[in-house]
Amino acid sequence: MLEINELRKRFAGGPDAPGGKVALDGIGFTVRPGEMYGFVGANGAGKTTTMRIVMGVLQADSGSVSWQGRPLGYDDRQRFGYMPEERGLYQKMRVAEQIEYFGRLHGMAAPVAKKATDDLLERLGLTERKGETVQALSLGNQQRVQLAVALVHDPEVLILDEPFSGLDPIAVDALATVLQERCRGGVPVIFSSHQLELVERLCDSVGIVSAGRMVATGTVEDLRAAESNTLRVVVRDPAPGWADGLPGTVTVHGDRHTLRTAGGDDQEILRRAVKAGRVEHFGVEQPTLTEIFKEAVA
Ligand SMILES: Nc1ncnc2c1ncn2[C@@H]1O[C@H](COP(=O)(O)OP(=O)(O)OP(=O)(O)O)[C@@H](O)[C@H]1O
Repeated sequence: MLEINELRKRFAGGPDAPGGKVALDGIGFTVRPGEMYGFVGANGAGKTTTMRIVMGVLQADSGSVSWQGRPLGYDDRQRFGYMPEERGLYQKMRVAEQIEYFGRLHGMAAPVAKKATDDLLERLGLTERKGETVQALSLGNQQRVQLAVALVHDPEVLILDEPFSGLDPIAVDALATVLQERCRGGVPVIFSSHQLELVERLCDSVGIVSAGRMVATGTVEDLRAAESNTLRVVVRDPAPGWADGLPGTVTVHGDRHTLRTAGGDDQEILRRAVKAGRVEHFGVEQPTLTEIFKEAVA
């Protein structure tokens, strides 16, 4: 289990923040083997700083990170896979050569690194680009190479800073499948993302960070259970003023009126809707991760 406990970090301030900038103010969460953990938060919330501390790129002012019950050390980190926010590839090196090279740096024997590289090239749709230099690739393909570099040595833990940003939908699916496989093999995976539908679809657990603090963490189901469900009613071409006095808000697209409400008498709302026009939809919906996120960081 990867345990992140009460991390605090203040950066030295500039002229506009002479007292320094508090980036992390007690961040903590745990990720179990085989768990996919989505780390979400607004720009500047502290996700990258947290991941950098986990990977030893930055030092926390206080707090700790442990892996399998022991403080995380250099040797452990060598067995982690990390995709940093600042992408770090050798621009003039060829794609396959580069991935193999990183595998070798992690101690893989040459034939093993080559096999793992070929496999990842195939999985991430890069086989046809294997002989090209990184600088000749589009940004999305460079991103795929960066991911292959993080995955090549069969890491024990994966820490990925916005791995899906800039990928086309085919590459998103390919990466999601690779990550799910690694997860099923017992690897804890943490990734940050602003693509909340993707996080909702892929992750077992989610941590929402705001201004350096965890404002929510748990399974998507737990986070949903803490929020109220919404009744959504869609009425086609209703009589004017049909929803006057009903709780909630009405949005209108063409002749389609949608009422959303978290309260009120559902049977009364249904009666009013049926009387007003043709009811196309009447149902209770759970909040999406985007709604949970907005509520948590408000
Ligand atoms: N080296 C640094 N020096 C000073 N301040 C920093 C430094 N690195 C980060 N910060 C500040 O720490 C806070 C957290 O930044 P961080 O990059 O961790 O956020 P983030 O959640 O990853 O954001 P984003 O979604 O935009 O990538 C921000 O206010 C940022 O400006």
